[in-house]
Amino acid sequence: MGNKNISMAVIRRLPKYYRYLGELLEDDVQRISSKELSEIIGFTASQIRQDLNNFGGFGQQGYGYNVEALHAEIGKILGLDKPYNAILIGVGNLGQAITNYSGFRNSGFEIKALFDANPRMIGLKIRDLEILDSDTIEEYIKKHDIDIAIVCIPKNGAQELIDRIVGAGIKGIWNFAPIDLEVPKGIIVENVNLTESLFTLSYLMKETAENK
Ligand SMILES: NC(=O)c1ccc[n+]([C@@H]2O[C@H](COP(=O)([O-])OP(=O)(O)OC[C@H]3O[C@@H](n4cnc5c(N)ncnc54)[C@H](O)[C@@H]3O)[C@@H](O)[C@H]2O)c1
Repeated sequence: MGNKNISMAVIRRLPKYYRYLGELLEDDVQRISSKELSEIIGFTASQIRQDLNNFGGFGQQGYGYNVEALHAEIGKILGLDKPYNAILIGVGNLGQAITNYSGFRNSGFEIKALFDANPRMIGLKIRDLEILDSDTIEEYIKKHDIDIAIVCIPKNGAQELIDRIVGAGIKGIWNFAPIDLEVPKGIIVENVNLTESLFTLSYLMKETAENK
């Protein structure tokens, strides 16, 4: 099924549906109404019906949604029906935390190799992965089937690194460096910025206090 017309706002909500439906599956829940789903997820029931209508007839009047089918379909739309190989670059505080988190692997994203520019880090191991010299990164990408680069280096040097790994064939970048990267068409960058999220928290707290 082509999903070209699904809006980015819906796409941004899909991971949440996928996660909650996964939890329902673990609890052996086989079907659920939009009203019940609304109580769990927090979106309105009409928002849920509207969102899920994008993907065909999963909801049936008086039956609700088939949890397993909907979970599988959303997984397929998100591209989670295949595994991804990743490398992680910059094995500092953040890089180590990401490497140590097992949840990504359980979701089908496997970190295959770690790279750092600091000679004192090279050769050390995090979990079962040895830290490799980032000078060898292009060679590694070309030899292995790597889909995603997880970028955990500082802003300085990040664009140069991106140019190198994109040149070597990386198609997706999960970027934690606080910089707007420039990439050629067809290369996907997903930025993660915890500080921006913290600023949103600050705003919402301020608003709540002012409206008391
Ligand atoms: N986006 C977020 O939410 C978020 C959260 C925390 C930190 N950060 C950012 O992530 C970056 C890393 O933070 P940290 O606390 O892990 O820093 P850190 O100093 O502990 O680690 C950075 C690591 O990157 C390596 N490195 C630097 N330049 C490199 C290069 N060109 N190639 C390969 N390796 C290189 C360093 O040797 C070091 O090991 C910083 O830019 C920080 O601002 C972002």
